[in-house]
Amino acid sequence: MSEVNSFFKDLEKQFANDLPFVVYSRPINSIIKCWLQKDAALHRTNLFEESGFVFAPFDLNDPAIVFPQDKCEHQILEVNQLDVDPLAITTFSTNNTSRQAHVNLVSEAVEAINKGPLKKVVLSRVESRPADQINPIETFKRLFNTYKNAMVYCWYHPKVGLWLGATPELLFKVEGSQLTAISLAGTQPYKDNSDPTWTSKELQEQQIVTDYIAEQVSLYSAQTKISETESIKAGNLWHLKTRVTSVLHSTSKLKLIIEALHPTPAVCGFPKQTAKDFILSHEGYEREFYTGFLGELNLKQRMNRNTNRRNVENNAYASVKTNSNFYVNLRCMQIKDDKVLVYVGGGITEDSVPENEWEETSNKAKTISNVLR
Ligand SMILES: C=C(O[C@@H]1C=C(C(=O)O)C=C[C@H]1O)C(=O)O
Repeated sequence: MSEVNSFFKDLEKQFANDLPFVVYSRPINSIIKCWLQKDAALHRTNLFEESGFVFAPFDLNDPAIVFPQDKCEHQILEVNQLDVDPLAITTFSTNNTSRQAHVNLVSEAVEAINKGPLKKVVLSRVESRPADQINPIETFKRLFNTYKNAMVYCWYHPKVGLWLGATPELLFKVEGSQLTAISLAGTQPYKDNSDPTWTSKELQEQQIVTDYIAEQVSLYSAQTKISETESIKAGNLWHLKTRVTSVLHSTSKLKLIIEALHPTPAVCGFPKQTAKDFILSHEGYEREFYTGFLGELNLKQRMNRNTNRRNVENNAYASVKTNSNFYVNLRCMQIKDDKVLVYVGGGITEDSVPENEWEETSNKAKTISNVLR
């Protein structure tokens, strides 16, 4: 059996046995990894100190789930493109009730922003579609083939649920003492090869995110650098992106950095607690893991200081680097009972036009639902 076939056979077997797994590929990367947990136990993390793969909700008052490294079998596959079955053509109709509800929700938010102190709030909704005949592992393969600069994944735990996504947004990564965070906001549809022109509303919305990240990061690190802002393409959309890099103080705990950065104004708003309260009291549904984060937690990387093999005693000085990388769970869906739930949102500021915000969420829904057709 080919390497590709046996990788996916093991994954299918894990799913058929109703055991937890995650399969994923990080952006601009031809490596697919999977973690197969050996039993169905549910491991929660609160301190983010274990090594494993973490899947955390939007609201960290709810538990984050971890697949501990020592309780999993790992596999790695290097491949550029995967064979998939052709898609059946189906069309999804727009639901006018949800359109009106979203428009009303955005109008309420604009009103609240005008009164202050709320400056930005990210409002979302969930689209529900019939899920018959969806094979999640085949859907993962399509995501992998389609979204090369996203973190694509399929995550399953029998006691939690089944989630898939293709997120363009790194929350942050830590490589030894190096911290990198990304500010991603502003959305425009991608139109035949032309570059986007950003309005002051979009630039301001993204600046709020960058300022917040830089300020939070500087509490735990030094030498913070902020890159130029660039336009990046994510599926059928453009976003504004800025990179914030920094050197962590040796005493900075990962949990504190997580609490400082998550949820960022890119998916929650600003000021953070006011925006979060508005979301929890107005959105009218549970985000669960949408706009939470997922990724590799405290993986140890052995660094040999001297690569000269003859110099054996130098290997005693080999150091171990601890790496984590977390992606914001966006452009994602949950398969629940006989339904696919697609989660989409957008940032609201004082200049937001409710109808346009509906369009933006509809465009975002296409990114993920394209692979279901
Ligand atoms: C909230 C979402 O996306 C976020 C909101 C954006 C915006 O408001 O323009 C852009 C990228 C993401 O940070 C989503 O895709 O559901």
